[in-house]
Amino acid sequence: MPLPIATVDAKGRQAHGAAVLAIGTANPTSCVPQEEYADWYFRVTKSEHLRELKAKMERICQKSRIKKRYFHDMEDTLLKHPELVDSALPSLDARQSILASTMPEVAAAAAARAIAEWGRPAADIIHLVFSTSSGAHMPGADLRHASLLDLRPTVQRTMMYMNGCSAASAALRVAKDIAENNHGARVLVAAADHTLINFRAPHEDHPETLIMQALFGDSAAAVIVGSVSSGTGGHANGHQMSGVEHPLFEMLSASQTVVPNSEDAAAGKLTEDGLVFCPSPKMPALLRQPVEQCLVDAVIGMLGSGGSSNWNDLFWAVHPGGPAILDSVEAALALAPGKLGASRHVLSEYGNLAGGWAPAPA
Ligand SMILES: CC(C)(COP(=O)(O)OP(=O)(O)OC[C@H]1O[C@@H](n2cnc3c(N)ncnc32)[C@H](O)[C@@H]1OP(=O)(O)O)[C@@H](O)C(=O)NCCC(=O)NCCSC(=O)CC(=O)O
Repeated sequence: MPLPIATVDAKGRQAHGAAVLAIGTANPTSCVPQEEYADWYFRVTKSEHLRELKAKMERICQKSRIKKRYFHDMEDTLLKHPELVDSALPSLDARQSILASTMPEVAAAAAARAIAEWGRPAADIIHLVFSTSSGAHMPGADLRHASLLDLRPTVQRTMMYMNGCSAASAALRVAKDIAENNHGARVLVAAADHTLINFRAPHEDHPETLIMQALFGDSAAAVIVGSVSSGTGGHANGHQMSGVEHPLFEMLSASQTVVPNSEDAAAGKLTEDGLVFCPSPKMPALLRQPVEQCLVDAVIGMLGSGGSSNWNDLFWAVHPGGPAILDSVEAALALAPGKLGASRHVLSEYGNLAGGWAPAPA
């Protein structure tokens, strides 16, 4: 793939493309095997009398192609906060106050791993981009995160809320712009989501609740982004990169598009009962037809019209929204078996991590 061409910024300095310099991930320690999830979920929500719904939950879990997921310690939390499973009681305050501490802690654990891999001190981070759909505060999870990591008080914080499963991609897009337009900047990107924001008991009138509880898990991912000069892998904005820094992935281009008539397909509402999210059953089919044209447009924006036309030439990290989503992308692009290996591995080992995921080696 061609490398980006260096340009000159307003001050006459060489401006260069951004790169990912390190990646870290973290999960809470409580792990539930997927084959035990239906039993666990109907027991802790005191819903074992809903036999048909439980059987449906077992079918969804079996078809999820997930082996296990990690969660904040829910049993203890549910004992202290029965309002989390009783939809007659408002529960947003409880969800918010628990997430205010637990979610930034997992994000900080992911970031500490990224910083260790990066090799430079946390104080060298100039910008922080934090993204989540799990709670909203002022000041937000970004400030708690900065404090846990001992970032400099002048760290430039950008907080992004409610971007759903595109949260990590959106945060990387913002980080790329920051790194390419701020001389020598090093940007810490952190994205985290916890299912506590939408955990609730099953209900006959809300089948989407079963999908949410069966697929999603808790996690955080963090990335360090900085600018490197084209092709050398050894310079940062015209300066020699610190010897410890190693670009892992160049960020050639970042773009976003909306599939026509899909506005209601992945819609969420923040309510007194937490985040109510309804993934449409049509979502896997809805993306199948337009996905290739979306990618053609993105690749032309990146490489010009001479880009590759064989999607199997590329490395893929598709958000593991569910097995039907991955199957749709694979079929639409005629990808060879194994090309979505990183995404299928994350889905199998952790579940759908909403905004807080990073690809892991297959
Ligand atoms: C849920 C699945 C694992 C089920 O597997 P299969 O499709 O093989 O099996 P299936 O069709 O028999 O479905 C099993 C049961 O689940 C029900 N079912 C399936 N999808 C549903 C949905 N979206 N809402 C409510 N019910 C649903 C079916 O009717 C069926 O019920 P019955 O057995 O009674 O007939 C899969 O369909 C899948 O991966 N779906 C995509 C999930 C998704 O939308 N993920 C994206 C989340 S949003 C996201 O990631 C982005 C974001 O947040 O921004």
